[in-house]
Amino acid sequence: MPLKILINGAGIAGTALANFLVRSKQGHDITIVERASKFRTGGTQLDLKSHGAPLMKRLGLIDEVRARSIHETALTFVDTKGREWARFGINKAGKRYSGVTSEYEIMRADLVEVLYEGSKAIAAKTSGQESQRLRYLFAKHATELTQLDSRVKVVFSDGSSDEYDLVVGADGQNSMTRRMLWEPKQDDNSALRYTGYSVAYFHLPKTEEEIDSNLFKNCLLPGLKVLSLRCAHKDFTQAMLTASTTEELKELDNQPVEKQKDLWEASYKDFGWEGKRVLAEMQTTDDFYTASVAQVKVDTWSKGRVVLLGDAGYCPSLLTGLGTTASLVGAYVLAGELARHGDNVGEALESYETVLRPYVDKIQQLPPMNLAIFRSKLGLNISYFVLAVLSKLKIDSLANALMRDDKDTWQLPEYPELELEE
Ligand SMILES: Cc1cc2nc3c(=O)[nH]c(=O)nc-3n(C[C@H](O)[C@H](O)[C@H](O)COP(=O)(O)OP(=O)(O)OC[C@H]3O[C@@H](n4cnc5c(N)ncnc54)[C@H](O)[C@@H]3O)c2cc1C
Repeated sequence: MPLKILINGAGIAGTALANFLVRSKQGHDITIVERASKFRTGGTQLDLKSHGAPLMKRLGLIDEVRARSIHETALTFVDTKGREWARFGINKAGKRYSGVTSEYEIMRADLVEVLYEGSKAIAAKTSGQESQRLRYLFAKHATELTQLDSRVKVVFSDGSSDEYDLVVGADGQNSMTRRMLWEPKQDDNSALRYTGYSVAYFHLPKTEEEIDSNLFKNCLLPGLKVLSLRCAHKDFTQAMLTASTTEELKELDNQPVEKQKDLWEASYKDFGWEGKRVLAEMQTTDDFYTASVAQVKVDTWSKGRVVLLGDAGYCPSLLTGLGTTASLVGAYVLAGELARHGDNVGEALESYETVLRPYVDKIQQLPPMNLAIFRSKLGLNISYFVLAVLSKLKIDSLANALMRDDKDTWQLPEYPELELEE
């Protein structure tokens, strides 16, 4: 029987779930509400690791991803005077380095657009089936969730209300869905486990030198500050600021954007290298994204007819580089279990958790990096020296060790109940 489903959040997880649900033979009625007034364009490039690319292929969207992919050729380390100490990735065969960058690197906004267009196209194809409907509603979010026997009553920000067979919280790391039902007090956000790092991402106009550059340049300062410039996008350079979270930066998530920018400016004002240019551009950019890097851990991903998906339920954190892939995998398993269990939504949600939990437990293991060495000036000097030696010897193991990929340790289940491409 078709289900009436509400998805909170049109990020990666929400749009991916819409794609899998419209491919279910059940012909669900799907509404996605997004709090922002349009798709959010902020963020840097994301990559599809392990199961991510095969799932996009099964949705028939891998060619679109490939067409929009960004091709970096090397990872470099420079000092505050701009002198390059190490470069990983350029070799005689002209092959790229592996590790931090993957075959499928795509801007977050492009990936959301590919998923959005994909879901609309499939829904249009199947619109002959009366119950198969999909709608995206922007500038709207749920403000109240009340569990009824086998439904959920939802009150929305515009005062309207409706009832659904299933509500999916795909509303990101600071999920309101989770805070409404999982946290004792909504302001607690007690499911967040902070890693001690904060990040800010935005775009800059390219300089002359960056126009033909495909480099991912990094400059490190004591105190775990890293300023990175990724130059491979043809239209702009991406700036990434990382810092060890100070008392002020802890407040980031709850501040207006202007205040967030000021906090970053204060933290980076004496950086050197490209710092001045980057901070000046940050003040005028309108695609600023900042976050305290955290993992989300909750004991159970569903309560009654409400279920969490993606970062809302099991954010692995930016440090793992696996948040996007985890959202795709989670969306696939949730849609697959719903299709498999038909009318029995309770069993489907239990099975979603049983199948996915071992995968999430693996990807939430943070990389075994002891970053303490980067805190002092001496430690940092030693690190630059080691990087220079590794680079001279053409040893790329550093880049490969930084990001993990769990394809071989957990297999994707098969769901013939979903009509996917081979
Ligand atoms: C603007 C932006 C930029 C990002 N940039 C990067 C990046 O550069 N690198 C990186 O690794 N990760 C980035 N992330 C996080 C990354 O997208 C996620 O970690 C990952 O893809 C999992 O996706 P998700 O859909 O679970 O969460 P998200 O991608 O965070 O999507 C959640 C969506 O829900 C919406 N939302 C929030 N609250 C509500 C609500 N109450 N009701 C309805 N909708 C709501 C948000 O506007 C957003 O569209 C970014 C996220 C955002 C929102």
